[in-house]
Amino acid sequence: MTSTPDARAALSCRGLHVARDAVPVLHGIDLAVPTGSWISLVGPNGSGKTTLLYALAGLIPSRGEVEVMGLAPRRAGRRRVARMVALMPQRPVVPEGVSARELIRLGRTPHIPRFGTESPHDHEVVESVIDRLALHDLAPRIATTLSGGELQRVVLGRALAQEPRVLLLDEPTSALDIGHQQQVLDLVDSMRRESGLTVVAAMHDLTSAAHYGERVVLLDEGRIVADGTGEDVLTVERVAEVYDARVEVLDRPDGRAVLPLREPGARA
Ligand SMILES: Nc1ncnc2c1ncn2[C@@H]1O[C@H](COP(=O)(O)OP(=O)(O)OP(=O)(O)O)[C@@H](O)[C@H]1O
Repeated sequence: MTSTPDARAALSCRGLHVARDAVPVLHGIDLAVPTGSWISLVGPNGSGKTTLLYALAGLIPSRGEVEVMGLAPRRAGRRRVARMVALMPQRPVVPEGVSARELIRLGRTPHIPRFGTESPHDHEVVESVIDRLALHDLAPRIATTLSGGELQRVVLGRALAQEPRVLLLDEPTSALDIGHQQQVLDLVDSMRRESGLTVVAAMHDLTSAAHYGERVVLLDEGRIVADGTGEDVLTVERVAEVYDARVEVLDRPDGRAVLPLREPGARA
């Protein structure tokens, strides 16, 4: 037996168990994410999506095997892992008095030598992220004064400035209007296609999850209950069973769309 859960994968875990406050939350997750692919992680509130992303990044204790770009994140050292893996949190902690540009610049920290200073390349990366996310107007603003959606785009900018090989996104568009949702998801997808970035994104919007994810992985109560294309995973019956929701599905050129339905007779 080798120590590699899956040699072809950018990211993989096998038999991953996580407990929070001594309560088991993830119960033996097996997942292999091929390099350059996008996996959408879906599931009801509390099903374990955030916990899985944090365990994959090595940011919380776990039991089982995890490997990211050939590293075991819990053992490899924070800076080394952070040069490979960026996690965009759902609820970012923003230091007081820091501008949006400075927050994005923090993404370069793992690349700057200890006691060193920013190189011209670090500066270029930060400005290119500001450019690609159209953050010029927000860059000089104090980050704590930004709206929820503005801050979400800046926090994605910090993750992209890290120039990771693997990007873990925790509900990256939950605070964004429909136009900014498209801008952000299309940008991440174009970076994936251009540079082989591997993406794992926890998403509540099942239609976006199916449109952007080559695979949709459905978690329920800390277990993977379905893993496949949007069409395979997001059926009317399964969404009813796992989410207790009424939906209709439509198959569009971009993939499956999942539309919520009102209670029958509610309009009468
Ligand atoms: N630090 C913690 N201490 C105690 N319990 C926790 C902690 N973090 C998460 N949990 C619990 O673990 C379970 C999984 O939480 P997690 O945040 O991973 O779910 P999620 O699928 O991301 O949910 P959501 O869709 O609501 O963001 C939940 O029951 C949650 O209450």
